[in-house]
Amino acid sequence: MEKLMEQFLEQSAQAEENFYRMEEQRLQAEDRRREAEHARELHMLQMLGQMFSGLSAAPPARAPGFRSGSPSAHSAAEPGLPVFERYYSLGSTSHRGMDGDFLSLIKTIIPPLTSKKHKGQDGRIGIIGGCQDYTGAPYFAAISALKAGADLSHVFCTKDAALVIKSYSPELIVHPVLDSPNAVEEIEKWLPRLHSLVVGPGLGRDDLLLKTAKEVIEKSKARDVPIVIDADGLWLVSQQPSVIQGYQKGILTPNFMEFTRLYESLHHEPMDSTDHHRNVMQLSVAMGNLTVVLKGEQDLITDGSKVISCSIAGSGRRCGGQGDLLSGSLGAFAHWAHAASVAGVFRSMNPSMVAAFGACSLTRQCNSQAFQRHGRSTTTSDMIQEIGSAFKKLFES
Ligand SMILES: NC(=O)C1=CN([C@@H]2O[C@H](COP(=O)(O)OP(=O)(O)OC[C@H]3O[C@@H](n4cnc5c(N)ncnc54)[C@H](OP(=O)(O)O)[C@@H]3O)[C@@H](O)[C@H]2O)[C@@H](O)CC1
Ligand SMILES: Nc1ncnc2c1ncn2[C@@H]1O[C@H](COP(=O)(O)OP(=O)(O)OP(=O)(O)O)[C@@H](O)[C@H]1O
Repeated sequence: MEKLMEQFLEQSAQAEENFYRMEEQRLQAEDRRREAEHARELHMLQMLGQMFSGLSAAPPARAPGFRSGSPSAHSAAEPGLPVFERYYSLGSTSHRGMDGDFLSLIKTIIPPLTSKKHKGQDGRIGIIGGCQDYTGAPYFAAISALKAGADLSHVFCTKDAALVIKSYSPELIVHPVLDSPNAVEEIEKWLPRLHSLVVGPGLGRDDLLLKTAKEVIEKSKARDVPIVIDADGLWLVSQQPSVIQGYQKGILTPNFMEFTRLYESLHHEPMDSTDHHRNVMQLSVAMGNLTVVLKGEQDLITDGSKVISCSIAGSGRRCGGQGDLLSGSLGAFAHWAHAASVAGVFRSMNPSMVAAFGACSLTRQCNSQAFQRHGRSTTTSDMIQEIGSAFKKLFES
């Protein structure tokens, strides 16, 4: 009897496993089909835009932000497609007026809200972070991805952080797995469903958690998803740069302190802080042309070939958590930018740079709007309340 029972349990476990495997395959196929449909829609919209601009008075009108393109840029793009010029090179300074041009480019990557899509298509974002000390940071990042327009946000945190994070918001899907013995396996199950990953907000520096984060990064690279690394994730990178070095869909978002740590770890010498443009370029190159966002009075964004700067007015208020808003929303922008790039919406800009500019602008605009309402008492939660209207003002007007 016992043997029969054992056999029965084994068979039902096997059947359950088969069911989940098939279900996962079905969902993946469905995702691929819908993503291809979405890409086709974007392409159609792009062609319609060109047809309309062709109908207007000569010289042919183009969307603001698109230039006819330098010869070198043309050679990289299909004839007739709009080309975004490369504005900056090593040592060049940025111009405030250019912000508008980049904002126009970002408008083209934002997925249209149509009734043809299903839940999940506009982004399923994973956040790796959240431990006993830090529950706010992963919440800020995850809710910011949602409020920017992603459909689902998953937080992978430690057991003792999970209940706390869940209690902040019913919108988040919270997995209390980060400190479990089979953490990597548990997270890996979800990776096929995620469009991008944000590693670091509130992760802490416990060796075991960092080891798990490292393995999850490795698995995600194999799946070719955009990976944003922030906060304690950057601590991990400064200890072991090879974890993300050379991965073209990797984006690092250091504050000045984190940047200095990374720079000195890669270059083995103290950083001379008189030329931020040069330093940020050098770090990107040393990391294998990863996109690096050095946050500060101006946000400097580079992939090692040019530096763009986001200087949209924020405010003087520097409450903690603003970087989490940035990295979480960047998770969503990175998915959209890479999808738009695959669909041929733009050619001559690195999608990660476009995404980074989007997230920096949004964060700074939220800061400005929240400060207008709350002044000195502005907190990151107040900024998050502004995401909807800031997004509309920047990208939908
Ligand atoms: N509510 C929450 O749960 C939040 C949790 N968070 C989480 O906390 C974790 C640790 O992150 P972290 O940024 O505090 O750590 P770390 O890099 O060691 O910096 C520590 C020291 O560096 C300095 N410093 C910082 N910026 C600088 C600058 N621009 N320029 C110059 N110096 C600068 C400054 O030093 P000080 O001025 O005190 O000398 C600062 O005290 C991480 O998981 C993160 O996600 C946050 O997201 C916030 C909201
Ligand atoms: N001096 C400044 N002036 C204007 N904006 C700034 C300034 N410093 C930072 N910011 C903006 O604040 C946002 C977050 O940068 P910050 O340096 O606070 O990140 P962080 O320290 O990583 O944040 P967190 O508290 O989430 O860890 C960025 O969008 C950046 O543009």
